Amino acid sequence: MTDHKPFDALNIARVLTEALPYIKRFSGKTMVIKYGGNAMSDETLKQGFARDVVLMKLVGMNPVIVHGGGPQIGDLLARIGKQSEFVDGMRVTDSETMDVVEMVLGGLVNKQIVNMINQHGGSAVGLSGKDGDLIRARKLKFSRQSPELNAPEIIDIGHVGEVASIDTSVVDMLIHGNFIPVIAPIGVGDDGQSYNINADLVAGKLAEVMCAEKLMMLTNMPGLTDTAGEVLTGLTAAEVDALIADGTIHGGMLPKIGAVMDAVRAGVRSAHIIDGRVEHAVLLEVFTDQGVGTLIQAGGKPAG
Ligand SMILES: Nc1ncnc2c1ncn2[C@@H]1O[C@H](COP(=O)(O)OP(=O)(O)O)[C@@H](O)[C@H]1O
Ligand SMILES: CC(=O)N[C@@H](CCC(=O)OP(=O)(O)O)C(=O)O
Repeated sequence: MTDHKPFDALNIARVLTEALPYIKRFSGKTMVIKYGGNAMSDETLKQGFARDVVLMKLVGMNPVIVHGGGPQIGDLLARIGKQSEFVDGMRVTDSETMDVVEMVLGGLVNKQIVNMINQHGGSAVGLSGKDGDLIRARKLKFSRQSPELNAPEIIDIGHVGEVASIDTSVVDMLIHGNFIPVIAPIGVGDDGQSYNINADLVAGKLAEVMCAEKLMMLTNMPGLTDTAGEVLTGLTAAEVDALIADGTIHGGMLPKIGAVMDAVRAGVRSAHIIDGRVEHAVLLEVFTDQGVGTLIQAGGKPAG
């Protein structure tokens, strides 16, 4: 017999009652979760994440994981004596770096996540964008404001791609077979070349193409923050543009917020930038009234 104290039992009952409407509402819905490399920092957190994903699947939702691994790529590059270089959150990727990206994302990180989910009772299958022709890429024409010219300039950052198209056949098949797809953000060009795509861009586009109910971006910040560190939420597109223009949003947050805005404009019901350093952040977002982190919806209104 379990010996919960009456207080604990009540608390547990309250938590389950609060979760019930969300389980009903989201059953059968696709939830795209971007698992950022910075959120994979701690073993307990990683195990908690895997458990959350398995629970979502067990109660009838369709979680689809897109993962990053920027810090993990950086570690291996450093071990072979190569320094990481980023421009506006995008890794400058020469041929040697591309090989490392493919090894770390498609090999190490992808299989670690698959293994973690499976250890917790789920059935995960790892894919890169090459499998089943999932992600077609094209070379990113990278434009940034030149401080010298004080005008936009196009610069070459190597084998960095953007999503040209997504064919979800293989992902749909896995979902129907009750598997949890885990996707590494590598695409292939019409020329047969591999492209390194920022995982935020893949997650946003996949959420759009799959008409996802939610796009959740797990990172190492409490959400999108202002210069005082306060979490911002319910922003309009115009407010986001202003935060980019004044530099409040910079670096790795630039591709993230760009992907989120594109996804909600294209019909994803809500997007969330949440703190992967908080234990069970995904569960808190999906199953509680309060949610966590930054919520972005088309029009900027908070969830009703
Ligand atoms: N306004 C902002 N709010 C929160 N984070 C920001 C902001 N502007 C820049 N950042 C940076 O974006 C980073 C998250 O992006 P990134 O490093 O690519 O992480 P991830 O691996 O989760 O994708 C944060 O660590 C933070 O340094
Ligand atoms: C072009 C580009 O920047 N690609 C990323 C892909 C991994 C990624 O997005 O990882 P995080 O989500 O952990 O940042 C990179 O090479 O780091």
